[in-house]
Amino acid sequence: MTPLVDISHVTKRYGAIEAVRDISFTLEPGQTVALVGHNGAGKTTLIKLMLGLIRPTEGSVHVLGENPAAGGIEARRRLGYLPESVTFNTALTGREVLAFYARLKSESVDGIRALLDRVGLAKAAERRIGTYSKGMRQRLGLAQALIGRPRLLLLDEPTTGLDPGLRMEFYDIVGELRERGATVVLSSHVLTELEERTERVIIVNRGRLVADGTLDELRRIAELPATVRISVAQGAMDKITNMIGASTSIRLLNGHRVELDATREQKIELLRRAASTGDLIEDMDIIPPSLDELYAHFLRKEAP
Ligand SMILES: Nc1ncnc2c1ncn2[C@@H]1O[C@H](COP(=O)(O)OP(=O)(O)OP(=O)(O)O)[C@@H](O)[C@H]1O
Repeated sequence: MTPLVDISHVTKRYGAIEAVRDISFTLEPGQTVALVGHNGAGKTTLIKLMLGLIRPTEGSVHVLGENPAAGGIEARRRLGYLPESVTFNTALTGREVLAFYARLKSESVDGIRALLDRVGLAKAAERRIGTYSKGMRQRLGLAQALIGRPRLLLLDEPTTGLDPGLRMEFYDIVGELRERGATVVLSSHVLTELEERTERVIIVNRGRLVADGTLDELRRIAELPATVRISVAQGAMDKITNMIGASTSIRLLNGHRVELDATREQKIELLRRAASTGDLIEDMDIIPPSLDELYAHFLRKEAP
């Protein structure tokens, strides 16, 4: 099957600056992908390459089987884009802005009401953008990106300026799109909120791709220890710390809870031993490394 996006050995230079260096990846239909990296890592450049707003200096970009920079209107209609800093003409109303973008995409304006409703702006449809809050503008930006049921949605720092409630609503909409088979690329710095909502993570650093995989794959590659938390029965702390052994340092959280870091082998050995302690262990949580920790790990590996 042809991938939805095929980026092959792409380099993008601006004079002496290499914004993207020899990056390759493909995206499949229905994937939600986090594009993660520090400021200036190359995330926006990659998004602009997929949109066809800029051309690669070297390598090739194909979206829906076509070169997006060749400018076919059909291919563009299938793309939705929410830029990092979204700005609209403040004299227009929300409905007028969406009508404008619908016409640009040669889409009918009939679906605008439903879109405004979906992003919680139905009541503000006839108000001028100048009176909108930052969160409302961001939601209007999302509605604009959703015009025409895009097959590829590129969202650059989409939750900036949204309060926690709106962020959740935003991710609900992203979930619906995925169920419809759309591919969603989210670039963000807020790693904790991406963790549970994306199945694949692409980490870029100084223009290079440094990691690409599911969270589980990245965890396997990184070989970072998991955190194990054990709740110990009254009076059994000594027995349990002896059972854990001296190979890993134990942190006492309070009188009946301990925490330790464990590699995959240590974790399995610990579970085996824990099973034979009867009811001395009341509870046990195994917390895998977070996306934050994985990100820091891959960047450390890259450091000169
Ligand atoms: N039009 C341009 N002219 C010159 N340099 C550029 C241009 N666009 C981007 N760059 C440079 O390319 C590099 C990558 O920029 P890019 O905007 O892709 O990063 P980013 O990961 O999106 O960063 P941020 O998180 O800050 O938005 C940076 O060093 C940036 O200064």
